[in-house]
Amino acid sequence: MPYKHYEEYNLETTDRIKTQYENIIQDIGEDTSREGLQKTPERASKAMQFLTQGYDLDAAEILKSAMFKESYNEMVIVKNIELYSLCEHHMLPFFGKAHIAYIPNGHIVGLSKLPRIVDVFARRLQVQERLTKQILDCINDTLKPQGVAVVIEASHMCMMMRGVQKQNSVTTTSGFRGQFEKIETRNEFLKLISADLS
Ligand SMILES: Nc1nc2c(ncn2[C@@H]2O[C@H](COP(=O)(O)OP(=O)(O)OP(=O)(O)O)[C@@H](O)[C@H]2O)c(=O)[nH]1
Ligand SMILES: [Zn+2]
Repeated sequence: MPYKHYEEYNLETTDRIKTQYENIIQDIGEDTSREGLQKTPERASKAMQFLTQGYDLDAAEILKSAMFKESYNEMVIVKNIELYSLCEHHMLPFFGKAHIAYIPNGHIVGLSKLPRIVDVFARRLQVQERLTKQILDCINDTLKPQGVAVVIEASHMCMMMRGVQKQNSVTTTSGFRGQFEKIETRNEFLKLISADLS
């Protein structure tokens, strides 16, 4: 089973990260012995491991585990897949939606596997551009469809809570392979998801 459960964290790693969070909390001027913070280093350690569990998961294996022979040759779209990731520059969250489409080439994939691979790549230190490309390449190389398209729109906390402090900017990234490199196919996909693009 490729998914890690919350209880399965390696004790040594959890303990090491916990000690490091204790130091961080002290260095920002807090008191780690006060009641509300006593368990915080351990919680933060587990939360960080949860948010970066994608390193331990194999997205191609997840797709391969549910590929079915089928002669459907039309576009399949799963849109509005919510995602939460961490920007690799500040380790602050960025979050939003992914829209994925593919045109089968003899095989379809279990629908839930598309959101699952979004999570595999999102739960790492990322930039939105690489996240988009990794999802695209994984589907393209594993399922070998006639075409695949990925659009991600996301808000970056590092641009909202700090830095430039812009609350409403949304970043859109996209990637297209195969049939989606043709303008008509790409436009059909963009039209079908456009109700969700702001
Ligand atoms: N291209 C890209 N940039 C990102 C992403 N997430 C965060 N960034 C940017 O990474 C950049 C890092 O720039 P630096 O100048 O090294 O960092 P900084 O001094 O904290 O920059 P400011 O955020 O402008 O205060 C910033 O412009 C962030 O907005 C992402 O997913 N993709
Ligand atoms: Zn950032």
